[in-house]
Amino acid sequence: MSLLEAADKADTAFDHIPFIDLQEVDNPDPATRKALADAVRNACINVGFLYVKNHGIPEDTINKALEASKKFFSQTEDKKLEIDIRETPNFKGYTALMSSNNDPENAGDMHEGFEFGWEELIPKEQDGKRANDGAMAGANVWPSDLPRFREDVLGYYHAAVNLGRKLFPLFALALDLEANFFDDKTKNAAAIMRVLHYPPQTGIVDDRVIGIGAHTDFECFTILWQEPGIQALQVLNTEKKWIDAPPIPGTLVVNLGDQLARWTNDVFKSTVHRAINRSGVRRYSIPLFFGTDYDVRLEPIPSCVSADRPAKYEVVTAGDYVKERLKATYGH
Ligand SMILES: O=C(O)CCC(=O)C(=O)O
Ligand SMILES: [Fe+2]
Repeated sequence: MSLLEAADKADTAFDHIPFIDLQEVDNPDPATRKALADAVRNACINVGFLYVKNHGIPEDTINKALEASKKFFSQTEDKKLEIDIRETPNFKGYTALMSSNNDPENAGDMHEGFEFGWEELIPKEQDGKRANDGAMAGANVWPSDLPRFREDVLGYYHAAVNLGRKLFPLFALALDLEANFFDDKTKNAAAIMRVLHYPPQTGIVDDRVIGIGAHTDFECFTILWQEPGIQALQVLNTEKKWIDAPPIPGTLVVNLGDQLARWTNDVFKSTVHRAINRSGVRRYSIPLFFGTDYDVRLEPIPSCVSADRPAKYEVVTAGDYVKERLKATYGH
């Protein structure tokens, strides 16, 4: 079945999220690559969310980032606000509870976060002068009293970026493109990571104040680690039913964002999701949002446009798109 035929027959009333096993992701055998790309294509056309197993990020790397986040959030509010996201260029630093809002219908998001972008683990001289940062240029800011924090969260960041670099060729193959289609569009790792803390919401929960309001992500895809044992994330299908996406040991969630929907003229879905922490205990999660370089224009891939499926989106650069969405979310 051709890509557009498959897209026309999409079954988006899903009731579960598919698994993709990345064990063979580096295997060059064409039949193995094709089988993997076909599975990815189905997930992207029908659901826009998938679980990846054998993702290659060591437990130890995850645990270090988690422990660093716990320490960060346990600081006083005044301390955290020393690196207030509202005081930095281009959305780096700390977001307080209720100061972001992902769903315009809601009053605010019941989570706090810390946000940063690409940086070498060992700083090089040219850091801060990266080419093509355009609309999103701006150095990271780090907490002053937590010496290991930067190294521990950047350790996870680099591992997740490496995983993302293996996913781009799979998405390309799933779109019947050459595996290297995204290589010249992802030279700079336009990837933003957030560590998130959701306090428990008990008693009567105001539906307009939940962990993170219903939204789509902005970049090509998100690699999401969720704290084990706590159900919070939900994904909306086209029957308007919320499907639980619980943490599953040994897996990460990968969901598509608006940039891939734009690249593919909605052949691949950027699916609405939200998180509500009614578990009674605090919850942590770590999304990494990986987009195309900020100066790259989000032009629809020709095989995703036809007379029956004309181009749906105005062409903008990836950086302008992300920046507009971040402005709307953080209100500044
Ligand atoms: O915490 C989660 O499970 C989801 C977070 C999320 O959707 C986001 O940060 O965009
Ligand atoms: Fe999200």
